[in-house]
Amino acid sequence: MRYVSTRGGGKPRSFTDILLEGLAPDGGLYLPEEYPQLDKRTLSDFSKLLSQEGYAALAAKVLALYIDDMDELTLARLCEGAYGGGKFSAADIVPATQIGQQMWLGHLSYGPTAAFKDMAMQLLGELFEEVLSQRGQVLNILGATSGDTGSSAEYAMANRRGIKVFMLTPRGRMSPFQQAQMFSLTDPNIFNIAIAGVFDDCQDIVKAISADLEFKRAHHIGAVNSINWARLLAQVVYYIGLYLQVSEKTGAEKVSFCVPTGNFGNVCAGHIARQMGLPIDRLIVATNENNVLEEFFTTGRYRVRSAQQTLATSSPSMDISKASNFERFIFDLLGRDGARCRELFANQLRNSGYFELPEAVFAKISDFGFQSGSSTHANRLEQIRLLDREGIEIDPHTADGVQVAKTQGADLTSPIVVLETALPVKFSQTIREATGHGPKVPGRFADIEKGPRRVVDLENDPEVVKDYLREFGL
Ligand SMILES: Cc1ncc(COP(=O)(O)O)c(C=O)c1O
Ligand SMILES: N[C@@H](CCOP(=O)(O)O)C(=O)O
Repeated sequence: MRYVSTRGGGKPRSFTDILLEGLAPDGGLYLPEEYPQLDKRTLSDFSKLLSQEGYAALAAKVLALYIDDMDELTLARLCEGAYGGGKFSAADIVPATQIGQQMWLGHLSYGPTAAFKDMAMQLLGELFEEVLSQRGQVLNILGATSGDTGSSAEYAMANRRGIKVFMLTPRGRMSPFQQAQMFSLTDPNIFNIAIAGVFDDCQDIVKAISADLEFKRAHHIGAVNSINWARLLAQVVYYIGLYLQVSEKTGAEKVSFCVPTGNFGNVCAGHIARQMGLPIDRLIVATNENNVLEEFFTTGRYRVRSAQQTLATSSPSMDISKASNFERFIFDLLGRDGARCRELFANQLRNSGYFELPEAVFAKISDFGFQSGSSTHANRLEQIRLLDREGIEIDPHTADGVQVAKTQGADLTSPIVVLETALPVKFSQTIREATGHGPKVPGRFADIEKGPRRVVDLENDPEVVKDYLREFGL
């Protein structure tokens, strides 16, 4: 399988060549030349594999559809390293539980940092170490986080050979737990950087530095954000795993997913699974008050917002107004026309801050199964409270998904799986506000907020971050 840029530049490249990079040299994002197709027989084989050999075995098989420059035994070993060994607190890794007549929770947050990001990041840690040691290379990972990607990447990469992590965080915007989870790490290869700005500013710095190809090569800069194709590939696996579980338990041929959305990474993996032929009915994009994507899916107008217009909400990890992976979907929507995609993202969006799709193109969105809604703070509190009364704890991001599944899913006949994207322990203040009591605290997190803090403040300026990388990078 070869990979192409959404902006049409460069030659198709292999998986291990794009693994360490993130953005393509032309500023686009990588996607496979084509999506391998899942027929009924393959799904039935996958179902047997999942029940007999477990999630790691399923992951290795799905990865093998996309990776032809690593052998299947190696992929199996890396997937076992990522999902085996008790790293996840649920034996079946992504269990599905029923929370309503038609509604299910897909539990994605049983990994080391209690957020769905672990599903991909644990695998990335294994893949990076393997490819770096084969090639005798080192990597300075430069990432941006709104709260969960950062800790997940740092837990996955801490103490790995030949890797340093430089993680940009929006100063003061993350929950106290999220800050403590990252800033209390003392591993010498981890560097936390607080930027005066929002997540989009941090992500812009990452993209600006990645666009300086000379600097990127000279300083071995790599990416762990979902601009990195491998993040999405790892996430495709759990759509398949959850589909198999829920269709088997309900007898439904098609299943819908409702996905709390910020950077469009999680739901983009759902889009890819659907393009592979996984029988997904609807993909419901659930946003918070920062509802740029809801606006797009209801009007065809994509209008990014400034840092000042990006609200601080009670689902802080989704306080994002420029969703990186959205470009991947638009590329597919435009029939994979890289030149048009470049025109929209590199010119029109950059120059005017928005683009609007012609009606004929917008009309095609329903072929892709997308619909969208948003939640307010009050909605999220209500959903947390309602489920708490039944003994089910959810975090504010998952609550956004539950709210939107209720409003958008009312007319659907397929079961809806709401993706649980974090555990409530990360957002105790909101849980307390909703229920009057704090969330369950897994033992490993008991004293996390009492630890030391290791973080430096840097200006919101790519040049300042480059200087920091020159000084501390490998
Ligand atoms: C807890 C949580 N929920 C939802 C999201 C949204 O996911 P995505 O950015 O993949 O859309 C994020 C991060 O963005 C997150 O950390
Ligand atoms: N919510 C994320 C934002 C980063 O997005 P990603 O898609 O690159 O992981 C976070 O928690 O940091």
